[in-house]
Amino acid sequence: ETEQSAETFRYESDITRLRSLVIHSLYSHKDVFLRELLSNANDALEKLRLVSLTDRSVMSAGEGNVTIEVRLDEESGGKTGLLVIRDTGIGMSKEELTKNLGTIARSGTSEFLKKAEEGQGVDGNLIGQFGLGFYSCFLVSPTVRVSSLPPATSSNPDPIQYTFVSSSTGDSFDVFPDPRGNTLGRGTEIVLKIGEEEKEWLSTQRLRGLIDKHSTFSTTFPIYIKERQQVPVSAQSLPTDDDDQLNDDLDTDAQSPAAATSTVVEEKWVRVNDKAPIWVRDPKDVSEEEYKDFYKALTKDESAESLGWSHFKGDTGSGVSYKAIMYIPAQLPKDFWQKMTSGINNVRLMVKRVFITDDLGEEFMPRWLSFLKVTVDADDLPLNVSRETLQNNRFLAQLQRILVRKALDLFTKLSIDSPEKFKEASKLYGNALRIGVLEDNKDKLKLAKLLRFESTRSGYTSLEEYVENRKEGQKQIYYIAGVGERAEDLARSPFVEKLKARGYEVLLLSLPSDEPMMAALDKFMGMTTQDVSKKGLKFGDEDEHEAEKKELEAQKVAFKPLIDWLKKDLAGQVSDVTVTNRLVTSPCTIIVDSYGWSANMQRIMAAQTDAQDDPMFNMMKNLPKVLEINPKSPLIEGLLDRVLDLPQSDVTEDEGVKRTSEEEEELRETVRVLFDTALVRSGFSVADPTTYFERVESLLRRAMGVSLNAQPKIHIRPAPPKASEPIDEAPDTEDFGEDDEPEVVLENGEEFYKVRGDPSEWVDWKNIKEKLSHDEL
Ligand SMILES: Nc1ncnc2c1ncn2[C@@H]1O[C@H](COP(=O)(O)OP(=O)(O)OP(=O)(O)O)[C@@H](O)[C@H]1O
Repeated sequence: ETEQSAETFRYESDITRLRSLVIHSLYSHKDVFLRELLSNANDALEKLRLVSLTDRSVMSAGEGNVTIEVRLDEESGGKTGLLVIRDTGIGMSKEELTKNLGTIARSGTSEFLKKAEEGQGVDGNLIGQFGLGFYSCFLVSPTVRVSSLPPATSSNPDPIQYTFVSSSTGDSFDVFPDPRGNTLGRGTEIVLKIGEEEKEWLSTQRLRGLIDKHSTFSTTFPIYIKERQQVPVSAQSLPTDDDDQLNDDLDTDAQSPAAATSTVVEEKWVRVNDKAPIWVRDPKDVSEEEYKDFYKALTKDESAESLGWSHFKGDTGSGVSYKAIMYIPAQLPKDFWQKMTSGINNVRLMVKRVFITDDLGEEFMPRWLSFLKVTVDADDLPLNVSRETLQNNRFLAQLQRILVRKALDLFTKLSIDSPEKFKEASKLYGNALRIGVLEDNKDKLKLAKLLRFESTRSGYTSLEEYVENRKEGQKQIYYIAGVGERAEDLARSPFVEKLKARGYEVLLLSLPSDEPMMAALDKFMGMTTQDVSKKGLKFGDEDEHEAEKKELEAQKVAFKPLIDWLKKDLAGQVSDVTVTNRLVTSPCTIIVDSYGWSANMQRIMAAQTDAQDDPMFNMMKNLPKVLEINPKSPLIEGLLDRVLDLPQSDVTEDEGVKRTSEEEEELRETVRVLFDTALVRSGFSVADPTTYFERVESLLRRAMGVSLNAQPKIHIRPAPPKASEPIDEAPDTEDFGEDDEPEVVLENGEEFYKVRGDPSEWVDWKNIKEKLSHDEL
């Protein structure tokens, strides 16, 4: 079919690979070709509409539409034929035909192909996310012809119709001026050659069924299909043989009531996608299946599922009424949250069913809700709104508020109606919702109700449940945070031990956003949030326990000598030393001020690049810590005794130098180790690990009665002098000495390995094998 003037181009190698991948992996899903072609036609029509906004002359040639025509090959008795799909969209110039259909501009194609070819996930999912595009027509057709004509514009007033021809095999394609001339008026025509084994695609009924399934949402432009009907004829109304023009009266019945004596085959354009798109329909009339299909169409992924959806309509308050559908995806691409900053176009804005834009700007949806897939159709906006005019429009700001509110409602409803799905949503979006609490002050209480946590009482609890389970007098929501730590490890923290022992519930938080979120939340249902590793922890029943209070007061007095000694010794490292009753078995712990950073927060902040040079970071990191000692701990009692026993070695002024006794030096070392250990147990890091380990060694030496000054008897043998010989680059030969090589001997048909020369040490390999478990082997 090619012309003399045809130019032959080689496909980019990725295309040949993609094409054969598509053909091989979607063998049993051939019908996707129609959806892909319709989706391309829809895109072309939408692009044209956008161009026509700036270039008034462009849209003049009538409404945009898609037509589908089957041309049976009479010679084959109708078993083979052509399937012709046309759109009146933006079309392609010669260069665009060559570039768009012959190369892949998409990034990541090669990696995708490699993965897919290695057989990793050539499932609908991977392919669906990638998009099959145009090449899916080779699923049903051995050769494809594409003719296209862009609209006349001021920069291209006399466009020429070009044709692209390619077969499903082979690595080249031809492009040439269409020998028929400019027959299309505008747009693209795709002609698929359908063989006998694919003849189902020549059935208009089959095609209509498919379109019904996909196109109510994949395009809002009308799709017409040419139907052949037996109609009675009267002399006056012979059917016209007007192939290339649509019937003028598409919606009126073309049948003539005149008395008919014979029938004739009449071809007639029939609109197929006349059902309103699902978002403008009444939710009562939309089936669950339709919602699920719509989601697949939106994501262009056959296997895509959502956790829930909400279909609503309303008025923005500035007089714009709208209808919308919002989905919570059940899966996200792995790099979704990383890609978020580069903008995710998850909100499609339509006006009166016409697509306007899916790029409302990064700021439109708050980033913590950017995963929602939303379609909004506004009734009362002018069709020619552009993104710029929209941004100055009150409508968008109002719409944003509405979408956020609806999203919270949707999550709340999900938590009540489908707890299992909500659990999945919590896993996927828990971090996002926590960021919502941080960023959205207005909605933070509503959002907080949606959060789920692990705690010392339950593996999955909400704040409302927490409040319900509070103890008498308890006014604080206790939590401990440790990014990436397991809940059971957090539960063993010294900060948690007393609370747990007394039966209070502590939330065990492990997400990076948890701690800042709790701090931002501050209050929930009348209770304040309290980091148990910080100052300010109250059990709430202290007042009732006069005895406990009195005891603590007494302990403060009794331990004063130790406290004073510690304050002096640890000056610069802690701002205060206090007696605490928050501990059970731990001798001491280190807390930070309520406004300081917890150990967890310090780790989060330290992980940020450049944190070490940040003066704010260093200031927060070095905010004073408080050492809390447990008066009930035998170790602390022991320390107190030691301090009381210290000889009064304090200097006399004129000596000028402080002399410390041997005992005091030892005590000091012990306290340093205790302090560093407490730092680690409280989640901080030790400032100087080497010194820490030296101190531990001193302690161990003392415990074992080894002299502190004893040096290891090590003779350091220096390395030989610098080599002067050239290096021997001869290939390595495996040269086992005879002694190294295990010797195998056969005895009574059993294999024995001779391990060393001595036969008494021979090992019965088989016996050993039987004794060892599989794992050990
Ligand atoms: N009917 C058409 N009218 C105008 N241009 C088209 C048409 N069909 C395809 N194209 C052009 O060819 C390009 C390649 O199409 P293809 O279907 O392979 O990928 P895509 O549509 O960009 O991606 P995807 O199918 O994953 O959405 C399109 O981006 C578009 O520019």
